[in-house]
Amino acid sequence: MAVAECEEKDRRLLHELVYGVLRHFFALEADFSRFCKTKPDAIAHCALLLGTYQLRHMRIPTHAAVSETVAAMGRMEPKAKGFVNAVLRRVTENEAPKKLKPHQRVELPKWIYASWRDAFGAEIVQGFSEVLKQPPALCLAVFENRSEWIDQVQKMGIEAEPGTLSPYAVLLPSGTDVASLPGFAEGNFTVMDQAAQAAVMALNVSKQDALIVDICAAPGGKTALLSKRYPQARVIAVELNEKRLPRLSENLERMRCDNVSVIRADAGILPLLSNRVDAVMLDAPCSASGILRRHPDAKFLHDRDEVMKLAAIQLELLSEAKRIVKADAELVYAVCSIHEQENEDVLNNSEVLSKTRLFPSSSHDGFFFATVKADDGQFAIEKGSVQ
Ligand SMILES: C[S@@+](CC[C@H](N)C(=O)[O-])C[C@H]1O[C@@H](n2cnc3c(N)ncnc32)[C@H](O)[C@@H]1O
Repeated sequence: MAVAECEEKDRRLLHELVYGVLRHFFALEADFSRFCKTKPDAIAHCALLLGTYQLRHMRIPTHAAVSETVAAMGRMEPKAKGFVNAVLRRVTENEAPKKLKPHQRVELPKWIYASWRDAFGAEIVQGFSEVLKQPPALCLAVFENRSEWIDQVQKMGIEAEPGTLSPYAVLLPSGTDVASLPGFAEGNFTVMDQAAQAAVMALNVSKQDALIVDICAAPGGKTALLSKRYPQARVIAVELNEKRLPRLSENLERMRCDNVSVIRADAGILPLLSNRVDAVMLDAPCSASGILRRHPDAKFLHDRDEVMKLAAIQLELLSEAKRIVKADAELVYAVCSIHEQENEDVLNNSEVLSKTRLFPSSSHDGFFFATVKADDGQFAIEKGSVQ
């Protein structure tokens, strides 16, 4: 059955199972592996993760967790039914292992743990790893009258509090139905973590009628915040991926961002003249290692080499961004990753005015952003056409 055809309660269960397994993957694997005499194949491995997750973290009765998992196994791979059944029974008879390896304790692949431990220290990684195991609060950017909006929501019986990293940020309980909140239809807010909002706040534009370019814009959260923060400015949102363009335009229309024009372009060769733009926001594509609270699968999607490849792309986009910005203007380089390779290392050949790395916490994602000076003009080469 396709996920889209599931009933709402089944969809919620599926969501909890998938996200729960990803968040607790290494501890679950260490748990059931104690009872496996042979290495499970891929399907049995998934079944054991799902079964062990239900047994250790959900209020599903033991017999139901085991029998449902085994029954599902019977439909997919009948020959491994007995094996999965036997291993899950051993899990039910034993407590979860007390001793885990350091990378298992923090629920990170070995290479990420080693790299972060060396860069930030084991204590810091241990500290923020706990929040990676929990579903995050919902965070919005509310464009106008934040405190009145919070009062209104609290009167509806929903807990709401202002975020501390941005004057627009509001935190709400995880799972809050966004469509039921005041101002949704009118586009008065957007879902955006406050660490991402802080990156936008780092861009200071003093000129009223500035030309701002938001590079790598879809789905448009940062573009919308720029548009609302600088309503007199002209904002150009640049996005390469054709499939992401309709959603970007729809979002900007819903939020009534009338001062924004969207262009499809490769940020590696922008169709803009050198040294003409008053401010640039570059939210580069990255490994998403800072947003594991929301996307726990991201830790499995990139290895060290792929992170280096992303860093090379980030460097290319940054150099193009520096080309278009005016000499005395501001440029913010931002990524939702906290790998040094995608953070400081990308800035090695740039004049950095300020930089901030936020580690994930219970109230925000991990994020890195830096304000960077433009090229001084002598290296600027006209790459694109006149805008
Ligand atoms: C981190 S997401 C941007 C999130 C967005 N700034 C926001 O706040 O909603 C990165 C975006 O960059 C786009 N992208 C990747 N490579 C690009 C390129 N060479 N030129 C322009 N956009 C690119 C991706 O398609 C993706 O939409």
